[in-house]
Amino acid sequence: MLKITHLSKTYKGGKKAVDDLTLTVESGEIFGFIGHNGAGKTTTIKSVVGILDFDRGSIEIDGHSVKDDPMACKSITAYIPDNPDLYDHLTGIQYLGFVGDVFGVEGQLRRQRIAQYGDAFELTANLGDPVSSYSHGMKQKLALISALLHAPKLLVLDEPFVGLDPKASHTLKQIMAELCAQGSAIFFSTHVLEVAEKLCDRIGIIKEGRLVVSGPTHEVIGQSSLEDVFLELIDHE
Ligand SMILES: Nc1ncnc2c1ncn2[C@@H]1O[C@H](COP(=O)(O)OP(=O)(O)OP(=O)(O)O)[C@@H](O)[C@H]1O
Repeated sequence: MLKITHLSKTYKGGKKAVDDLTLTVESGEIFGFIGHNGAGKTTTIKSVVGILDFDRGSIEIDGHSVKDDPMACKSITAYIPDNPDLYDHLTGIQYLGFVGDVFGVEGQLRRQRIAQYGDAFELTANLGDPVSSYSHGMKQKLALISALLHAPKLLVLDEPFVGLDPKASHTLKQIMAELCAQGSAIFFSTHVLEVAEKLCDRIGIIKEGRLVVSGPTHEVIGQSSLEDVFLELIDHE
């Protein structure tokens, strides 16, 4: 579903943020992308979702090139940044209506999904309120509901668990598993290694722009824990 091949990105000023990175995420898989601050996770994610141009390599989503066929990629992808910027002047339901229109989600299905995910994230009662009145966590929940509205084939999340309360985190984990069981793929970054260890089918560890480890979670961890593997790699490699 997601194929990143030899991706490299150098920012103006000369910082090489991603260096020859290759990875794939298959349908039905949850891929956890781990790395210390400044390792290159967000740069990779922004390249995948088409909001950051890259210098070398290729990215394909469901066989479509992100550079050559961006609309085909975007129509089947949902992306939530680490700090979602929503339209404050809209109400929650107006925002979801707007996103539903952009992705062409028809009325009945739209209502059903808004009810399903609104209830799951306990936001239904607040959907009539302006987004400007939402707390940080409520905005995150609204962003998540909007991302799920068109049942994306690829869900890309940057630090999705930061700011969510324990119940919402649990709900999100359940929904991620359900989405994958239905054949979608999920690519997400996190610093919460316990979550990654339990939730992910595959793990990739990025250090200074290079993917230093990638594979099935049980192979990456072995007899150890993800925290031990991560600290070992970050300190010694
Ligand atoms: N717009 C930019 N211009 C110049 N350098 C940048 C820019 N954005 C990021 N960088 C640099 O690129 C490197 C990778 O940054 P990136 O945001 O991808 O890291 P990250 O792994 O997502 O970090 P974090 O966990 O802190 O969010 C860092 O050294 C950062 O300073």
